[in-house]
Amino acid sequence: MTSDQQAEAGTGGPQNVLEEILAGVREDVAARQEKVPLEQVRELAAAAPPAIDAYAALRKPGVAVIAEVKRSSPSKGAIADIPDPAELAGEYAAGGARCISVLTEGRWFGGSLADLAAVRQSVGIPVLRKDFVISSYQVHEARAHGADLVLLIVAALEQNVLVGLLERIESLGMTALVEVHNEEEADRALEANAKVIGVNARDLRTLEVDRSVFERIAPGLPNNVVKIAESGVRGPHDLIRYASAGADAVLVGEGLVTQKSPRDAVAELVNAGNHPATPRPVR
Ligand SMILES: O=P(O)(O)OC[C@@H](O)[C@@H](O)c1c[nH]c2ccccc12
Repeated sequence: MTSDQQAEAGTGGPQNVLEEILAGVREDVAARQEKVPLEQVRELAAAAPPAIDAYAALRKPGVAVIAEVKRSSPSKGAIADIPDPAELAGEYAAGGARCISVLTEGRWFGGSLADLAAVRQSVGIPVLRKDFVISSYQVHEARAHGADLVLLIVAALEQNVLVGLLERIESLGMTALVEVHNEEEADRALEANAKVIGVNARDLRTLEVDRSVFERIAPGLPNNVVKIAESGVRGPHDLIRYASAGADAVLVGEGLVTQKSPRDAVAELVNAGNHPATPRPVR
């Protein structure tokens, strides 16, 4: 925590990075809803081509690579320019990515819904809306812009809200990727009936990365749950380490956007994930 954040903590302001991000997201959602009312976003979502089955895609053999379009982050600041997210996504898909993750949060990650829509137009594989989803308005927005998967962060949501949003995502034919960072959150994800669980190595409150969190949590998840290791994948050795702990998929941002050839970087990970010596998840 910075001294500013500590000072704020005593005055009822944001207590940590996640809280600070969420405060901005609430403002941004309210502003968008002011312009485009819920009823209209619902109609756009209903008119969108149907969602692709991401759960089925992620259950296919080999460790899946979910490649992320990520310009900046609270921990690193600017990471990559990415003038053309659709082109980057095309490169990821050509390299063998199973899904594309698109950050749509603007203030900290430099993303937008326009990025999501552009990526949707350029690839035929499932696309994840990666954002801080706190209201059903954002779920309809995700569908309207072509998302197949929507991230839900357990640490950001009360249990009843988590359950409601997950049901809303599924009712629109999409898949929820439910993100956890500790055992208690994993229990809440299972309680909410999550079928796809992401274990984030990064603690969104402190921004610290601990790759062993996946190894602690994954063995306790049932076999029918798709297990995704998120954050901190620098190359094939990290993928293999996560696969040994039972990962069905890895979600990679910085380790790809900073490469000269994101397509080759994805292909290298995909090859490692398909290698006969790489452990297979038990099902
Ligand atoms: O750039 P990395 O370390 O490969 O991480 C990607 C992804 O896991 C990370 O962007 C992420 C995981 N969960 C999030 C929630 C919100 C925003 C971002 C994230």
